[in-house]
Amino acid sequence: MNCFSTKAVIQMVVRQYNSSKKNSKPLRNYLKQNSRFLDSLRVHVKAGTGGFGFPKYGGEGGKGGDVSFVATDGMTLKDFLNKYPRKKIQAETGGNSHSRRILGQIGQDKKVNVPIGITVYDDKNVLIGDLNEKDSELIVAKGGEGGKNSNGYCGVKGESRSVKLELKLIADIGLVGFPNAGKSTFLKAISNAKPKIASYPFTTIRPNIGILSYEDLRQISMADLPGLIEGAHCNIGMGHRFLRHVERTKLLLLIVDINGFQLNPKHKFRSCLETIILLNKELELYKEELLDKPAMLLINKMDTEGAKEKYLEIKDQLENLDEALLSFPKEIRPLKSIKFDKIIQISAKNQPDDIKQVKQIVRNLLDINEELSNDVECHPLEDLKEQLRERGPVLL
Ligand SMILES: Nc1nc2c(ncn2[C@@H]2O[C@H](COP(=O)(O)OP(=O)(O)OP(=O)(O)O)[C@@H](O)[C@H]2O)c(=O)[nH]1
Repeated sequence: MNCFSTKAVIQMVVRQYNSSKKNSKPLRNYLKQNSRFLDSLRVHVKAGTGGFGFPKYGGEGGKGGDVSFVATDGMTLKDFLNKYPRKKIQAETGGNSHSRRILGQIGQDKKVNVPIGITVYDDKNVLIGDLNEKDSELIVAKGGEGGKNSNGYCGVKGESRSVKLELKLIADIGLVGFPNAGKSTFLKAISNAKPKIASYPFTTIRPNIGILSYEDLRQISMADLPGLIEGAHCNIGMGHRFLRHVERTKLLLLIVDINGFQLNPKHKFRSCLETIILLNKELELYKEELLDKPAMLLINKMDTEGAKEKYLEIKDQLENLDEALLSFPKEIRPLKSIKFDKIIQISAKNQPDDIKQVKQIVRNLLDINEELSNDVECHPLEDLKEQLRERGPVLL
């Protein structure tokens, strides 16, 4: 029986991994740019060890610092990763007791900002706790007791473990559009939701959630996120109050009226293309990262008179939104254009076949993006090294 060196085994497994990747179906490139949204992350947390006691004077070492997560408004998992790229968080060790300081200094706690809506699990997927309220705090690794008589004056080790942060999603899909675009009508047609529908803006004043059910029992949730209007970033209308929900969805579904939109006679009329650009800008002004999310565009009310002609007029610009943006005035132009994985024309009110098609496409998009984000999070060599460490040397 041969015993291979660890290096040789790693090389062999990496070769197998690479060749299995070669045989798998190549992923569509145009989607890659949108696969950067993070909704779960594993990190290592290590609390501080307690300081040594001082037996001669019965002195006690300081307690080690705790590691805790604090739910923070406006924080994303990507911000978290930028701050802790090595995914390792450590609190301070407690100070030792000595002749000039009988009670050792307490180790400083490490408080780490995380997004609101995070659930934390340990390495066996057991729930540690939820952080749903702003400023709520959860200790994820407890600092060790300082050394004293009862523990032989040796500081106790701080907890050290791997934890998983999972961003709780309000829904898989977030439906975003200006008032009257047909969000409620669309949600009602595609899901089991029963939202109010009216031909005046702001029928929806809180998110409605519908469930899309498929024949194979798969279920996908969709939230109608209401009340976004031009100037929301200046707190006009309901401002950005509802956009925070968008952060907690996997796929953005923008919906616009092919005939454009005018909030009231005091506001400017905006064409369909302008509403798309304005939605893009409002999302960007709220949080640029939202533009990295997978997104799809629905051009609604295609059953209305002159809709086909209006669509043909803007088709090319829609397909090259980056360039099209340049011809719009600065005040409505976003810095970066949203990349749509799909643009579909529908009639939410009158065309059940359109709805069926969208239902299938959103499912496919969610699946493809899930596959891509698994790819992005995967560090093959590191993972394989870790697996080898766990299994020990392989005997062949
Ligand atoms: N012709 C036509 N009318 C539609 C279509 N979809 C929606 N409508 C109408 O447009 C109006 C607004 O629809 P809603 O579904 O309430 O729009 P909304 O985007 O939910 O509006 P808010 O609740 O204000 O955000 C209603 O009168 C709908 O009947 C469509 O595909 N074709």
